[in-house]
Amino acid sequence: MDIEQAPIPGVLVFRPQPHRDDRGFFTRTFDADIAAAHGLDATGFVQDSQSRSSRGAVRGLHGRAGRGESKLVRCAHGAVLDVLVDVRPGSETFGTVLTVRLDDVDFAHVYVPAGLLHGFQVLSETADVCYRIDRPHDPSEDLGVRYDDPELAIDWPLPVAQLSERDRAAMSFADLRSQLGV
Ligand SMILES: Cc1cn([C@H]2C[C@H](O)[C@@H](COP(=O)(O)OP(=O)(O)O[C@H]3O[C@@H](C)C(=O)[C@@H](O)[C@H]3O)O2)c(=O)[nH]c1=O
Repeated sequence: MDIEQAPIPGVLVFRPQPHRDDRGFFTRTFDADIAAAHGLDATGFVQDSQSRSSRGAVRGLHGRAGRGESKLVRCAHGAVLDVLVDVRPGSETFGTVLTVRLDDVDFAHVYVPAGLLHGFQVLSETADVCYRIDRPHDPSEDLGVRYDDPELAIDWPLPVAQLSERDRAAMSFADLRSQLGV
C-alpha cells in the first residue's frame, strides 16, 4: 500500500494494490500497522458507515463542531470526486480545497483529520461510500457549508442532481469563518 501526504497537512491518501484474477479482485481496505506507522490510531475508529447515492448527487460539505471528528473514507462501489476543505483556524492551508477521486478500480482511500469539511459528488450511476469515524455520530454537532459557496468555488464535475434538505440549508463559508473567528 502506498501512502501519500496530500497538500493539506494531516491528510493522507492510501493507495492499495488490488489483486485481480478471473473471479474479480481482492483488495485490503484498512491495515492497522500501516495506519500506526503514519501516526493514526486504528483503535480510535468507533463507527463504520456506508451511504449509496446516484449520479450527480452531492453530499456535503460536512464538518463537526466541538473536537471535530477524523474519518477514513473510501468508495466501495462506483466512483466519486471526494472534496476536502481545511477549516482549521491557524492552519497554513486554511481555506484550501483538495479533491481526490475515489473509486472501485484503484480503491484509494483518504484519511481526513478533524477540523476539515468533507463532501463528494457521485460520478458513476450509483456509488457506495464507506467511512470510519473516531467519535460516535452526534447530530447536535453537525455543521455544513454550501457545496456551491462562491468563495470556495468548487469545480463539481457534473450538474448537481440531488441535495439533502440539510445541505440545501447549509451556511456560507463566510458565516463559518465568522463563527470560527477567522
Ligand atoms: C452521518 C450519519 C447520519 N445518520 C442519519 C441521520 C439522517 O437521518 C440520515 C442521513 O444523514 P445525512 O443526511 O447527514 O447523511 P450524509 O449526508 O450522508 O452525511 C455524511 O456526509 C458525508 C459527506 C460525510 O462526510 C459524513 O461524515 C456524513 O456527514 O442518517 C446517522 O444515523 N448516523 C450518521 O453517522
